[in-house]
Amino acid sequence: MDLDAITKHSASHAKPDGLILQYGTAGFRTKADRLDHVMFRMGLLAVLRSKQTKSTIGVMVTASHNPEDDNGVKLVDPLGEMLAPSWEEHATHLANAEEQDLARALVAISEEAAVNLHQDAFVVIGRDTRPSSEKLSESVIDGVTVLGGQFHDYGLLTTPQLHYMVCCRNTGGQYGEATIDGYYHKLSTAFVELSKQASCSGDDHRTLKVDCANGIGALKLKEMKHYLPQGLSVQLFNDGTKKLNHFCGADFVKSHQKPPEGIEMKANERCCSFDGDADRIIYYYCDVDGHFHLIDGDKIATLISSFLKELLLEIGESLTVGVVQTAYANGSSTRYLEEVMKVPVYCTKTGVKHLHHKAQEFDLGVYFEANGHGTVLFSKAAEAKIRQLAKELEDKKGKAAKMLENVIDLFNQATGDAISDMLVIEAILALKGLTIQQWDALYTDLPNRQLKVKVADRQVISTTDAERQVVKPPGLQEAINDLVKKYKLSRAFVRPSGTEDVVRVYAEADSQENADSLAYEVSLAVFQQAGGVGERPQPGF
Ligand SMILES: CC(=O)N[C@H]1[C@@H](OP(=O)(O)O)O[C@H](CO)[C@@H](O)[C@@H]1O
Ligand SMILES: [Mg+2]
Repeated sequence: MDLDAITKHSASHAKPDGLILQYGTAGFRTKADRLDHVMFRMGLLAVLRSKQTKSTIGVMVTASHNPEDDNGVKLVDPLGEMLAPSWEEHATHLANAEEQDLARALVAISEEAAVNLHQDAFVVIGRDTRPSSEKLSESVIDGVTVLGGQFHDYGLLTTPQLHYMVCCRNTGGQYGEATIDGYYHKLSTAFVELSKQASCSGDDHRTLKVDCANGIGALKLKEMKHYLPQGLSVQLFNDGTKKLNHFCGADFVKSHQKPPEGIEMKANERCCSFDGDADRIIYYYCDVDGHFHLIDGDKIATLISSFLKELLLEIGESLTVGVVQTAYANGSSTRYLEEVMKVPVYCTKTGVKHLHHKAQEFDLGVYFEANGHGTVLFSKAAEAKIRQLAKELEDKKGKAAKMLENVIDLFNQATGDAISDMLVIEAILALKGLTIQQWDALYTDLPNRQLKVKVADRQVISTTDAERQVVKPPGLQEAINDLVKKYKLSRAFVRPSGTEDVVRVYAEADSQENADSLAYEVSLAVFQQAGGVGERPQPGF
């Protein structure tokens, strides 16, 4: 390591004095103008991680659903998964080292992680469409090069596309070709093959309106349209001509429980929204009375797992299927999955890395956050078995096995992917001849409300039991328990956000009014007992 060169380069990416940032649920995220030093340093760290794992490492510059002025960065590990937790700590240390300590911090990390500094390093970089992203990704490249790493800059990519590239490169192309054309080709081939099995493909099933959040998803879906069969007509809205994530996108639709701006919705039309970096998807429609119906990640998980179970039943294989959710999953979905569909359901902490990890325990692990981030993981053994059966079996069984094989290829198993999930869902709806209304009717969501509370230091709240119980500050959980008791079918929990400087409050109950009122009361308890700042929470929404 040429520490002098690093220190010299770092001076042009100087860290603002005293600024402390944390590698959170999805990497670093804050206002774009405070991130230059973090980008440079994540370039350095990616080189160390690449040397240590002897693999290609990814760096994605994005702040997903956050406002346009924010930005962020996260590292992608060798198989396309999120960075290992011990390296998240290294990332936090490195990002927060004062200028004069940077070289020392780098040496400490490479010693602690036993990095062979003579090993070659290769880093791939992607970025979203934010105005700040290009400059910030140049700072990442600066960090990579000063530590002697090689790199490939993919430029504009969705987050899941970057995860895909990393996975392809580290599996010697086995997962797919590490190019944008390779990605479109793999997904569209699987989609076409899967859709061929659909007997009914009436027009009503085949038009989909997509709100692209004015983000990278618009660009990439536009490119991909040329690869898709004519049978599926995808109409793009919020296609990047207006402000990113502004009154649109999956996060807006899910948290406000209303349609995005900039999309023309007629009664019963099937619509969906991507988020700003296209790793989440939410479906919805308005009925003839003008009522809005949200089909979130929980219902997506339900549709997908019931389809997978049917195919497994058809081929007569007893592979294990598990569904992984977080505490934000609607209570009705968990009940439906466990009691009606008889699939085991597990709850993990918020953040894809936790769900992904748990889902790896099953032959087929379905994981979705309620906000629409998720995918299905197939174990190596299950994948091999399915591919073998697809060759051997005939007739109905053979058809089911081939469909499962196509499903394996259609899912982005590196991470949740709005484009890939959209194609899976469209294929399933067509294959099963289901309308969006029939899908929606599988179960009825319990009314719920999510709120944010500002506190001086959100880390004063710590939780346990997959974030469903507060441990600290003392007394807060008891207060929540007392409030929950006042309502029917009720549940509430609070946790510090990993991406925003807020405490999140979630409540559900038998009516919207009760869910709203429980959420408000719990917010007030948080404000009073966990050091609330600014305006007190107010009732009414
Ligand atoms: C309630 C909620 O939706 N939380 C989101 C949000 O995390 P927080 O830690 O809650 O800020 O952003 C994460 C990254 O995109 C996503 O994984 C997660 O589900
Ligand atoms: Mg996202």
